[in-house]
Amino acid sequence: MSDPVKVMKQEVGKAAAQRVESGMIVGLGTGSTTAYAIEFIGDRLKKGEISNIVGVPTSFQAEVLAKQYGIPLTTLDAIDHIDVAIDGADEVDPQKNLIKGGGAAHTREKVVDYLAKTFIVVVDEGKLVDKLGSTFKVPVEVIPMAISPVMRALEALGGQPELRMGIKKAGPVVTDQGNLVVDVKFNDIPNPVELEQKINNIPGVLENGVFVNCVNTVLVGEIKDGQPSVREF
Ligand SMILES: O=C(CO)[C@H](O)[C@H](O)COP(=O)(O)O
Repeated sequence: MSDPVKVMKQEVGKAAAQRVESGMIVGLGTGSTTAYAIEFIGDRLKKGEISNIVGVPTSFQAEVLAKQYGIPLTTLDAIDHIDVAIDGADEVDPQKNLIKGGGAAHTREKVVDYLAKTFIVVVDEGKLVDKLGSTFKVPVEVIPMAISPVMRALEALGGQPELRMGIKKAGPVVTDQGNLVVDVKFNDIPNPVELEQKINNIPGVLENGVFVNCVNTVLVGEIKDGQPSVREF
């Protein structure tokens, strides 16, 4: 089998694309797993299996992919609901709480995913954790002029903040909104609901990557006995 993680991502992306029905307004998430879902939604449109769908992108990446795969796009100003959102995650706990923002898109993702009547998360099995924060830092989007006081406030919350730096770009990562991202290591996140609120209460923070009480379905790509499969919870 070629790269097993890639295979799991493809399978779970395909399974999510099957949940899209004709006429739906679809939130299009960000990341390598969702990219497969966008590709398969485009395939289904091309084959005529579904029609009359419109996408709401959560990032520049999602917008580019949707255009590439022929999915018509709209904006939140032109619609009053989203039927289903499909998005990836960096960690998923047993209560379906998430850490997102590995692609620095968590602010727009939270707007779109929380608006959806049904929010489907697509992950490979490596993203499942018993407790949030065990493998991934919490991404926080910060307006640039507030970076120093926000870093201090995040330390006061018990975190170890680190400014996210670009790869193949000198200097920090800049979000689609022109802001900075701070990744915060928390040794323990006993209460994700409380942490999400406390971080967002810091002046200068736009949004953080803790997503709570918003997921309907998690689709998990797995490899069992050498065969890829998709489990749902
Ligand atoms: O939150 C995200 C982007 O901000 C992504 O959904 C998350 O990082 C998962 O990405 P991938 O599917 O590439 O592992």
